[in-house]
Amino acid sequence: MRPMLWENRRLKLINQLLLPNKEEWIEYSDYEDVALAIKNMIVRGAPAIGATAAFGLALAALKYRNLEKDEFLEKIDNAAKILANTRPTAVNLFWAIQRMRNLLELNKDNFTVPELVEKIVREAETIAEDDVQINKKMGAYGATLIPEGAQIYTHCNAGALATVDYGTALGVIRSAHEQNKNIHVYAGETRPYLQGSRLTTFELMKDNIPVTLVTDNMAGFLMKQGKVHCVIVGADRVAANGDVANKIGTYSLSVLAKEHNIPFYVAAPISTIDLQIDSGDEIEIEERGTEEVIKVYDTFIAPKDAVAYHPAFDVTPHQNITAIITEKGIIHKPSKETMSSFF
Ligand SMILES: CSC[C@H]1O[C@H](OP(=O)(O)O)[C@H](O)[C@@H]1O
Repeated sequence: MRPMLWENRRLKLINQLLLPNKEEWIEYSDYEDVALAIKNMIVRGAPAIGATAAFGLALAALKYRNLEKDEFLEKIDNAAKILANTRPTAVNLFWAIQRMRNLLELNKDNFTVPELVEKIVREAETIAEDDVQINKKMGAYGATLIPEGAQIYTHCNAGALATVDYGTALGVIRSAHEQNKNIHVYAGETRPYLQGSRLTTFELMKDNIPVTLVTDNMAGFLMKQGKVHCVIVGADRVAANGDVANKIGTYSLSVLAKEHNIPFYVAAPISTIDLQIDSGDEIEIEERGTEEVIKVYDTFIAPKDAVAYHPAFDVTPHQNITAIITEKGIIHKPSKETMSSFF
């Protein structure tokens, strides 16, 4: 299930806050509304918010297409800043915005505003189209690591709903399933946003991939019982030494996997790798509202005035990661050395 559609130069997003109970599409014609959709997690997932921001800039270009060039460029720059200010951790957001900025910088002196608009729209479409092919290549590489009959544990949602289609970690799972490897997935519910129970379980059931939903606190006991052969997760930002920022709870899973000698894989497109930062210590961890912890949908599950903590991500040290799967190949035992020799 794709999270977004670009039709008639309008962006449609499925409201992931309502899944799996309701499949509601929202149409966007204004970049400021797109920014709110990213901030409020109507759309989420590193590659998905990158592509969404790119389409947001395409909508801005279409909105300002009748302006003089200087004013047009100023408006697009402002739109880029608003979109960049939505969520801080997933580097794909900034990668996509910078790619659009670079396109403008390269062409602004040699083309008219209408021509620049067409280039911006096409670039956004290309980012989206490329993402699907990237995920399928990553899936194929990752499937080489998945043994016949594997019991795979995954966390959060790194599926089609977190990308333009097919998914990163779930892309590996889809590829292994398509190769008839007879796999089964344990999906961790992933409190507090519940991407695992609401989105991953939903996606895998739609694709008839065997999946069992578990609560996050069951992971260790599953591993102790020998019921998990490998763990595979997505990523929001990978540092130059292979440290990985991903959904809160990923770090704990990596420690459990290490304790039980279970391979821990990260599926991440090159656009998620941030070589500008040396280690995960430099990654900004988004903190979200505490209401997302003390409520599920509209139901309080704690006292209304309870104090809560809500880091939306954590950082897994590269020492806990068996391999990082990309669309250009697999980085085994990620470290500063293996990462730099890969690029
Ligand atoms: C394909 S990577 C998706 C990545 O994004 C998720 O975070 P969020 O749902 O808050 O956007 C989670 O970290 C996933 O691994």
